[in-house]
Amino acid sequence: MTDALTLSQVKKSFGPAEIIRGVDLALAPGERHAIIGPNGAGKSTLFNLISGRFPLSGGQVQLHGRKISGLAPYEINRRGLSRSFQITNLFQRMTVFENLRCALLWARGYRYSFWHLVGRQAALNEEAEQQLEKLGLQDRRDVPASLLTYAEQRTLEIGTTIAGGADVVLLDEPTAGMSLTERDHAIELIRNVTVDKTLLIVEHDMGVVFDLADRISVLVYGQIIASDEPDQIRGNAEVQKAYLGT
Ligand SMILES: Nc1ncnc2c1ncn2[C@@H]1O[C@H](COP(=O)(O)OP(=O)(O)OP(=O)(O)O)[C@@H](O)[C@H]1O
Repeated sequence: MTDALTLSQVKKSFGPAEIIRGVDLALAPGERHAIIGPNGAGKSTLFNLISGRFPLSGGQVQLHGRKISGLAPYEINRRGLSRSFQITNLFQRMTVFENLRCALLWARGYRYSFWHLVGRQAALNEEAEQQLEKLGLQDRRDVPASLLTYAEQRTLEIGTTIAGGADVVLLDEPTAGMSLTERDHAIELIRNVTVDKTLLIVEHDMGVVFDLADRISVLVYGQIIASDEPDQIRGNAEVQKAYLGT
């Protein structure tokens, strides 16, 4: 079976500093994969390379066996890869419903096609309502994003990331700053909304990582030092030395 996402010898330098130093990674369709590693290891940079935000200095990224490195972020998005950001990336003055609708519009590529859009209004609204329900934010439907609690904002952020129907989803620290209860709720939500999708997640919270991931890769100084199932990672001496023990 073709991998959903394949990184082959991916490299990135900023000036003389080599930040990502030859990363190989393959995610099977439906896999939930977490990347962990100390601060500054290059996790966010890796996400920026996969999603097309930064050009690669070397290597290649493939989505379902087709090369995506070199494409613009929106083109990669249209091919079915969507990412969230560490900081919330919502339209603060728009309501929850409008934010979801906007994410759907963007993903469908209707943004410049007004007449096309008019014909699709009903379907679009229906889809946004469904997303709203999936996220459990029905009660907050008409509330501007700026007035949501922090955890609700992060939930909506996950919603706008998956709304377009991307089948490969990258989440960057989705539970950062949440309380324990909010975090447990977020894990459950992520599990539910990524059924049948391939998930790559960067997360500092080991509880989330070990709870959610089928496989874990450990990134240290721009290199993956181990990639395995959670129990294997937990027992890996090199990983403990480099990261978990600290
Ligand atoms: N645009 C840039 N220009 C120069 N250096 C950068 C740039 N972006 C990131 N870096 C450097 O690359 C290294 C890796 O940063 P990155 O943010 O990817 O790490 P990270 O693993 O996501 O860290 P954290 O866990 O703290 O979020 C850091 O040393 C950072 O200073």
